[in-house]
Amino acid sequence: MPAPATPALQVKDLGLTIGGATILEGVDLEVEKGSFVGVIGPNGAGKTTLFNIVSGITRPTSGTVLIDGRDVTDLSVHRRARAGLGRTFQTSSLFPQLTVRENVRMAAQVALGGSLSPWRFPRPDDAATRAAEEHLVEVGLADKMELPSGSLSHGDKRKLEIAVLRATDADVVLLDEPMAGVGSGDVGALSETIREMHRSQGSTLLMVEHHMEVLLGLVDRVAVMYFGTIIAFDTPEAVMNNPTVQSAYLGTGA
Ligand SMILES: Nc1ncnc2c1ncn2[C@@H]1O[C@H](COP(=O)(O)OP(=O)(O)OP(=O)(O)O)[C@@H](O)[C@H]1O
Repeated sequence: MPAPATPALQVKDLGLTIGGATILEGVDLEVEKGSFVGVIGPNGAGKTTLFNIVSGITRPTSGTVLIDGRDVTDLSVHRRARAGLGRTFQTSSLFPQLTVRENVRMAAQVALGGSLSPWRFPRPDDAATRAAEEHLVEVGLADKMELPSGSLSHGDKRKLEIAVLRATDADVVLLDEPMAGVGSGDVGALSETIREMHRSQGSTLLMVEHHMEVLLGLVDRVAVMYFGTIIAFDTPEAVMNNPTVQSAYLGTGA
């Protein structure tokens, strides 16, 4: 029998205590390579804290984080990025004065083995510029490449963040509320962009998103968090029909 494939991401018995308060406790999660996992739960359940621990912003009190089988629990944010982890934030992490193209070009330049230098004058035919332009076409920002990213609408900034993520070529991508603040007219296009990123890049995605309809339409599996623990991890349908989830999270059922 072939050995089971190494999961793209594993968290084992993760715990976080701050000032005597238990924020996370006994969190276990195994995410298969190439899968798309949604993380849901009421406000304050620990979703962002989990993402902060996986991406290295917050150190857990106990437990381990493995990316592609490698223990990264003690690695910095930067070294985890090198190990193949990418992430978006609830608030924008773009460089507002730089153009839309330049924001993506810098990420592409790093992914192609170069340094992170916004000052290097780009040639229009260099590989990073070409890659940036391709990603901007994919997310629907082809006609806005010359604009400063700070001048974009909220929905366009979120599309730009997806283009930046695509350019980093990360294996495991954490999306923290990509639809937050996005107008209803932009939600469909942005979720298509995310679906396409997953399909074409073969990356493993985890997404926290309060927009339940969007989340359930995109993901293969859903992890439900409640008071710092994971109370269910299953297909969207099974999770929605799970009586524990219904009573704990949705406030209905058993
Ligand atoms: N640095 C901190 N110090 C103290 N408490 C914290 C800290 N970070 C998070 N918390 C608490 O931990 C709990 C989980 O917060 P977290 O932001 O992870 O929840 P969440 O599920 O992402 O919520 P939301 O859906 O509102 O974004 C909350 O009660 C929060 O107040």
